[in-house]
Amino acid sequence: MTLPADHPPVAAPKIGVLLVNLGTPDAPDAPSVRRYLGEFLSDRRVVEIPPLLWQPILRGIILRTRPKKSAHAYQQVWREDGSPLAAITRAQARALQGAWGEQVLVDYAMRYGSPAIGGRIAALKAQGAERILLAPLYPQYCGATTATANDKAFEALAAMRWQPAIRTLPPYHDHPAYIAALKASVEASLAKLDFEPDAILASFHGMPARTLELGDPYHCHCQKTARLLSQALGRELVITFQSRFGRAKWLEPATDATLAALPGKGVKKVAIVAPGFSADCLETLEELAIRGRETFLGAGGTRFAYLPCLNDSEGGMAMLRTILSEELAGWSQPA
Ligand SMILES: C=CC1=C(C)c2cc3[nH]c(cc4nc(cc5[nH]c(cc1n2)c(C)c5CCC(=O)O)C(CCC(=O)O)=C4C)c(C)c3C=C
Ligand SMILES: [Fe+2]
Ligand SMILES: [Fe+2]
Repeated sequence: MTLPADHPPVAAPKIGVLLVNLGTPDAPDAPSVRRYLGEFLSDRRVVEIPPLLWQPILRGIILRTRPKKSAHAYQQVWREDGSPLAAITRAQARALQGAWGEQVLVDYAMRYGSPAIGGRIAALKAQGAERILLAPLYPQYCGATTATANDKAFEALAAMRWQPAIRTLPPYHDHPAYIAALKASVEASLAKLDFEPDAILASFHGMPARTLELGDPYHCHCQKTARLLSQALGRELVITFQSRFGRAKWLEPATDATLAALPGKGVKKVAIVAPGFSADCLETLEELAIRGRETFLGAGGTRFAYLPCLNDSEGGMAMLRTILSEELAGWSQPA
């Protein structure tokens, strides 16, 4: 008898760890950005407007105007090895490979664009992974990020006769290892500055304010991360929300408006950190480090520093090993 095509190889069962991040265009040009935004902004977890109303706006206006502008922004942060988000996520997966021995395979995927989640789950399965830990790398849970990454994985599983067993990484916004890694990273970055900031901003990606009323825990998770980090650092943090999109009311205070207002209140030197991003990306490197700086200095600020994300730093990777190990411990290691 021959085995069906999707039958896993008959060998020692393995465990897969699949890191998942948002996704990014394949190239910093308008057609690539249009493809990426078309998929991203058609996700009903991201834009919660009925498709009959939203799709004509998306196709007729947004995808005709935004890609050119966004491509220009991507060009300013693009690296030799590609988009920062993709390059850093790849480096994180590489750094974790072998962390739990040969029986645990580590891979990465993107919710939008490539490498696609379904393809990487299939690849892990083909290598013998009978159990997969899905790890959306968002410390703060949000329907628009964590849930949609998990949805996409389950969509792929829905087409499989023989599914691997699945666990999903819970939000880690208040995990002691995450807070400790942020504290160490912020302190190390501050120590390199040649000025003492009057204020430190903790900027999180924004969301429509309505999602808070609808019960999304994202806002509360951001507040808790900021409170715990502030306590760990022993100094105040100004919490703000960035990257507003569209005309609806978003979570406030807005990062750009705050940066524009602070110099007028006597805050002339700032440092800004983005604890919700597990990897530096367009939203941190262009929106904060480039445009945020221009906004702040243009409003009369004198010194500005952007403090990098945890990325694939030693401390960031040690933190990921800790939180992922806790989930893997629920699965006894196969013999
Ligand atoms: C309705 C629109 C958007 C929602 C809701 C949203 C939520 C959200 N996004 C992130 C993380 C990232 N977003 C990134 C880029 C990005 N985000 C939006 C819109 C919404 N995000 C757009 C249109 C873009 C693309 C860039 C642009 O045209 O401005 C990125 C960076 C991707 C990269 O390639 O570097 C990240 C990361 C979170 C965490 C979140 C909700 C909590
Ligand atoms: Fe976003
Ligand atoms: Fe942005």
